[in-house]
Amino acid sequence: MTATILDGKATLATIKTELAERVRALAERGITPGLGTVLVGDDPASTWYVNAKHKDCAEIGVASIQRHLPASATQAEVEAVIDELNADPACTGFLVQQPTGLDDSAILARVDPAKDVDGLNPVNLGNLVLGIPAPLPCTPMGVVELCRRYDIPLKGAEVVIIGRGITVGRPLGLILTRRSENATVTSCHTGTRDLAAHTRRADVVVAAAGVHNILTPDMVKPGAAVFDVGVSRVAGEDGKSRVAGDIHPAVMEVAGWMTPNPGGVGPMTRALLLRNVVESAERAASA
Ligand SMILES: Nc1nc(=O)c2c([nH]1)NC[C@@H]1CN(c3ccc(C(=O)N[C@@H](CCC(=O)O)C(=O)O)cc3)C=[N+]21
Repeated sequence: MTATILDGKATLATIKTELAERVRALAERGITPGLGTVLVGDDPASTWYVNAKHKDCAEIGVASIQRHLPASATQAEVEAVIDELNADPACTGFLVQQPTGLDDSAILARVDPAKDVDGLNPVNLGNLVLGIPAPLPCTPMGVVELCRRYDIPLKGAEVVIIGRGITVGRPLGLILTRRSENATVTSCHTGTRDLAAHTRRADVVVAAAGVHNILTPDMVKPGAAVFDVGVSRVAGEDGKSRVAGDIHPAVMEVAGWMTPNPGGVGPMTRALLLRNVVESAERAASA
């Protein structure tokens, strides 16, 4: 057997077409959604991600507001930019690209929860715990969206999440245990005694540990759906570094569904960011 590819790139394109329609409807009411990004420093990967997000926005009619601060920027300087974007009516949603090298928790907390298109502000994470509708984190929702579009059953499914980080593992567990998803979730992490014993029982495995090839074929139940959220960099054959994931390529032979990496969860993160941007503008319009 070889797994069905969960094509994040193609799904991003489909979601863009759907969102462009909603942006047109907002334009008829005189509203243009605007995504703000704050980039601190010149890390090449962060620069690429931020540019990709603005390119996505341009394609669907969302305006861009870009703030670039030097690597030497202080916490107070970043917070001043956040205050400015919180107050700017043209900016309907924004994010501060992580990591900044500064106090990222304080940065997330300073963003107006209504403009928090990352869904990582403490108020919005609290709303997720409480079951109150609010913007949801983009990468976890990207995984859920792929399950919906490829008919991967979640109700009653055994889901193993490897990693408990704030941006993926922790919120994904909260999302999948909602009544609307109704999955049974096991959270695995560095304290897990026998990772393979858990993953072998799973219908769905989400690898979000940031450990290259942490999931190997012997750890996967035949037919399971596997999601590779890892973004490590390894040396390629040409000596240049390339993106490499948490899932060993040979898992393809065992799994029922698998995300390529790149081309899987990464583009879905951008798709769900766009959806959060459009939805924050829709909410602001009806407030
Ligand atoms: N405030 C904040 N919000 C974020 O959403 C955020 C962040 N900080 N910091 C860094 C991570 C990482 N992230 C990615 C987005 C898109 C791809 C993506 O589109 N990747 C492509 C290309 C990968 C490549 O070739 O470099 C792919 O997987 O096909 C990957 C990773 C968003 N992040």
